Amino acid sequence: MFQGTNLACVRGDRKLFESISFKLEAGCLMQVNGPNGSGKTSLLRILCGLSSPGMGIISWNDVAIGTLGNEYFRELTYIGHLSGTKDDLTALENLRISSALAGQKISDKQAQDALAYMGLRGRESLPAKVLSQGQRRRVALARLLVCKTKLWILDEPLAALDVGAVKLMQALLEQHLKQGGMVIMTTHQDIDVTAASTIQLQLA
Ligand SMILES: Nc1ncnc2c1ncn2[C@@H]1O[C@H](COP(=O)(O)OP(=O)(O)OP(=O)(O)O)[C@@H](O)[C@H]1O
Repeated sequence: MFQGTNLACVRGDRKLFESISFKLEAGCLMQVNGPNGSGKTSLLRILCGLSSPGMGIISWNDVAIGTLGNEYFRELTYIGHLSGTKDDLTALENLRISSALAGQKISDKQAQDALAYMGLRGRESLPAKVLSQGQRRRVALARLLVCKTKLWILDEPLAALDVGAVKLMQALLEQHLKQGGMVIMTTHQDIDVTAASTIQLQLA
């Protein structure tokens, strides 16, 4: 179980949010909604342990994530709103290296298969800088096909994707949830993903 209790966040002289609490069980999706600047990315980064909440506790299976350290990070895949692809590396290298940095080494074949699923067959050897925005996003998201983590935290995963890629992503999220995974995501789009339960978290 992934749980946030009474979370608050201040950035600069602004209180972004306070009194945020949720409980996420296996198979659950939490959509974080709110206008630009309401603190969605700030919340996701806090949930990943990349920054600290001004107040509150985040726990994984009833243990605070700060206490768990790497044990928590091994359960987590975070894909931020910037795709994070490196311009001079090929799509294949980007996927292999980002996976390795996240602690999972994958073969060329695994990377090729994941990129093909994301509609990038034939683009594997191109440097990321010549790919379109949507294709770069697909490269970043291909990591979800090869990671074995339970908790996915995704910031605007559908941004820049075309209709076909949005459908692929929705199917991938649904499969992960069916297998007992958990997803926390922001999106400004309507999504169609079936989950054991869905929490809508609204930031002001
Ligand atoms: N380190 C910081 N210092 C000062 N202000 C910050 C800092 N980090 C974030 N902010 C501010 O906090 C607010 C919330 O930012 P955040 O990126 O979390 O919003 P968001 O809801 O994800 O927005 P969007 O929908 O535009 O992506 C913004 O006004 C941002 O400028």
